[in-house]
Formats: sequence, structure tokens, C-alpha cells
Amino acid sequence: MSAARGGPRRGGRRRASRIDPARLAAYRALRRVSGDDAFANLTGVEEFSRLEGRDADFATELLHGTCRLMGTYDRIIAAASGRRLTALQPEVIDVLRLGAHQVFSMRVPDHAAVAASVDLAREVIGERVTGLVNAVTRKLTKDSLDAWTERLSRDESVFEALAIRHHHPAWIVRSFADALGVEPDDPELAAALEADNIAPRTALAVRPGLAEVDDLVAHGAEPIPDAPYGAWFSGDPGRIPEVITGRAGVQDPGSQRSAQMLAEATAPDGPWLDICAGPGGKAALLAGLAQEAGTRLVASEKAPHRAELVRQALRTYPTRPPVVVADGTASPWRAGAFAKVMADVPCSGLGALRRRPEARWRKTPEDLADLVPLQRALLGSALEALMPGGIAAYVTCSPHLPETTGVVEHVLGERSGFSIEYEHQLWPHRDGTDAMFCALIRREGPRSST
Ligand SMILES: C[S@@+](CC[C@H](N)C(=O)[O-])C[C@H]1O[C@@H](n2cnc3c(N)ncnc32)[C@H](O)[C@@H]1O
Repeated sequence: MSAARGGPRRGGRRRASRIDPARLAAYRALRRVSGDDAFANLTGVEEFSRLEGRDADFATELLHGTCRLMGTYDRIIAAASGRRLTALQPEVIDVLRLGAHQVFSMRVPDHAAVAASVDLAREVIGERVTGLVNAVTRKLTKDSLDAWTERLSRDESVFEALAIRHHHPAWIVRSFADALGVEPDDPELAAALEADNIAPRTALAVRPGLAEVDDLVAHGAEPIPDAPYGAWFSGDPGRIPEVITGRAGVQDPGSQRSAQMLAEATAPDGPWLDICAGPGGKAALLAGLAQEAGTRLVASEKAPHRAELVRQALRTYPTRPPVVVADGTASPWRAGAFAKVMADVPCSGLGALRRRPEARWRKTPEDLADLVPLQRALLGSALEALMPGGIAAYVTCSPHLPETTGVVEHVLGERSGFSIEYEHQLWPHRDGTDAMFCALIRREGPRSST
């Protein structure tokens, strides 16, 4: 049995435990994700540090895949067990979730997935639950994932059915349909949802003036079309000298594009401001572009520890841009002092679901209740900081209309003398980027070109 098909190799020696280390580590990590609200990416790194090669790959796929499809697996487990999920012990649910992922989405033979789930249950919970785990996991193997989701979605509303088939909560399906402006039966909606089910490639961005894309290509990276500062990279970016020395960093091409759009817009002479700079990805790109344009960037961030990350991101520029700790909603800058302002506001993060396996199941529409007023206040403050003729970028890593065009319309509706010069929503399935929203908003006045 190959490791790819049957799971990780157990080695020839007899073990005290029948559980292979990869499944056990994946279970421990999943307990932290589902029980303690830990992040799967970070937890995986910690829990799998002692695993090597195939074991590490197997555990990572098992944890991330399980987290990504968790809501769907939960519905199937409830149906297969004939009980509400809340009637099951949390530890049992996690064993069954891992079993479901092996049965439905990994090349593990059914008998191996069932046996491994029963062994795991015995080891981490006790003999008394092995009968239940055996019966439910066996039942899962009776049908494919598609057959299960078709059956479970049959009597559901159109959005609920799409949610089950494409592994998202229904409110996010609705949100994407609204943002795309499509009916639920439009194939583009399915494509947008499916794009979230595929982990993105790692993208790097050089700091302008400190490194060239060719420097990254020399280490095996691949230039990204239409991203003058970006390159795709397979492998550990932490091993690239340009990343180690702060001359390049990891950054999605959608983020790169929003910084580039602001930098390339015409504006009067004057300094640039980033009012929500932490951890410093866009500030690092803007700082180099500002220097090339003969001006300087001021980076501002409310959280002191995130301001420190911005300082780290900017450390390699010979003329270090100032980093200040400030609440952007309190308009701490002199009104009209800046030619360009980046407002990359805190948001729901619905545009980066493909990056964080568990995120979609944690977010709720209620999260927006606090975010939208904050986003409005930050954009209002960004606009006040603009000099006549200056331009601001309002950016979210979300396509959710209330926090994208909804905020822009609200804020511009409250004041005169500003106009939208550009508005664009990127999508993973269309653009290969995170679903970043960017609006460029101009303050009326003369705009001599920089
Ligand atoms: C989406 S992140 C910015 C990402 C950053 N621009 C980058 O590219 O790395 C939003 C940031 O806004 C900060 N923030 C939240 N409330 C703020 C406020 N009232 N004033 C300034 N920054 C704030 C958060 O701490 C967070 O670092």
C-alpha cells in the first residue's frame, strides 16, 4: 500500500500504538481548531513539526482539507449517524470529520479509512465509542461525496443547495451572487465558490528599488503576468535571500495591484499615507514606489504590535519611512496634508477564504455590524487627509457589497468634492488573485502629475 493511497507508512517495527503519527497529529491539530478556535495553518505548523516527508504532507492535507469542507462533512455525518451533531461528543465529531475527508477526498481505500478512524477513536477517546465510529464511517463509504451532497441538497432552497454542493455557508453564497451580480444558477457563481476550495500558489513581491523580479526568477520563481513586482514561487519563501533580507516579501498579486493602482494614479506633489498599514505588505510596496516618485510614505497603524511588523517590513529601505501608532478614525494627521492615501481597512476577509481553511465556517453576517462603521470612519478620515487633487485607495480583501461599494457610496454621500475614479473587484476564479476590492477616490482640485 503506497503512502499516497493508504496513508503514511508505518515502518516495519511493531508500535505500541496502532495509530500512525500523521493521523494522530492531524487529530490533535483539528481539536485545537474546532475546540479552541485556533487557525489551521498555524496549528498545523506546530503540531506537524516532528513529522517528515510523506507523513507531514498527509497530515497537512488531512487537516486543511477537513477544515475546508467541515460544514459539508458535518451535514453528512449528522445524516449518516441519524443524530444532530450536538448530540455527539466533540472529540467523536473530529474523528468522524477526519474519517470523512479520507473517505471522500483523499486516495485512502475505504477499509483503511474506516480501520484508521476506529483505531484513532480507541486511542484518543476510548473503546466505548469505537462501535459508533465504525458504523458511521462505514456508512460514509456507501456513497461518493457528490452523491451525498446531491441527496442532502435535494429539498433545500437554491442558495442552501449551492452551499452544500460547494462547501460554503449559504450567507456567503448569497454575498458572492450579489457581488458578481448573477442569478444563483449562473455557472460563474459555482466557479467563484469552487475557487475557494483550492489553496492558492505562493506569490512574492519585490520592494521597488531593492530587488528585481529577475532576482526572484534566479531562485526558481516565475514572473506573474500583469504584476510588475510579483512572481509565483513553489517552495519555502523563507529560504530566498531577498525575502530573508527584506528586499521581497510574500504578497498576493491582488494586494500588489491595489498598491500599484494608487502609486500610478496622477496626484499633486506631496507625501503618501497608509492609514491601516499593519503588517506592512502594501506599505512595503508603496514605500519603494513613493521613493521612485520622489516622495515618501508615512505608515500608520493602530495596534502597536502590528506597527512593529510594519517597521520590520520596511527595515531594508535605506531611508526608512516613518511608522506611527495612531487610531486612523481619530484623524490624527493635518487635514489636506497628503497627496495619496491608502485605506486598506479591516474587513470580513471573505476574499481570502482559500487561504484559511477553517475561516468560512467561523465568520457570520453579524461580524459586519462592527466592521462597517469602522470602515466608514477610516475612509472618511482618509479623505480628510487628502490635499486638493489628491487620491485615496479604499481597499478590502472582501467582495461583500456592504463593506465595498456600500461603504464608498455611504461616505461619498455624506460629503461633496470627491468622486470615484476607479472601482474594481478582483476574483480568484477570474484573476487568480484574492477577491480584493479597490476604489480610487479623487478629491477635487488641480492634480499635477507625480
Ligand atoms: C487589512 S489590515 C491592513 C493590511 C496591510 N495594509 C497590509 O497590506 O499588510 C487592516 C489593519 O488595520 C488596523 N486597524 C484596525 N483599526 C484601526 C484603526 N482604527 N486605525 C488604524 N488602523 C486600524 C488593523 O490592526 C490591521 O492591521
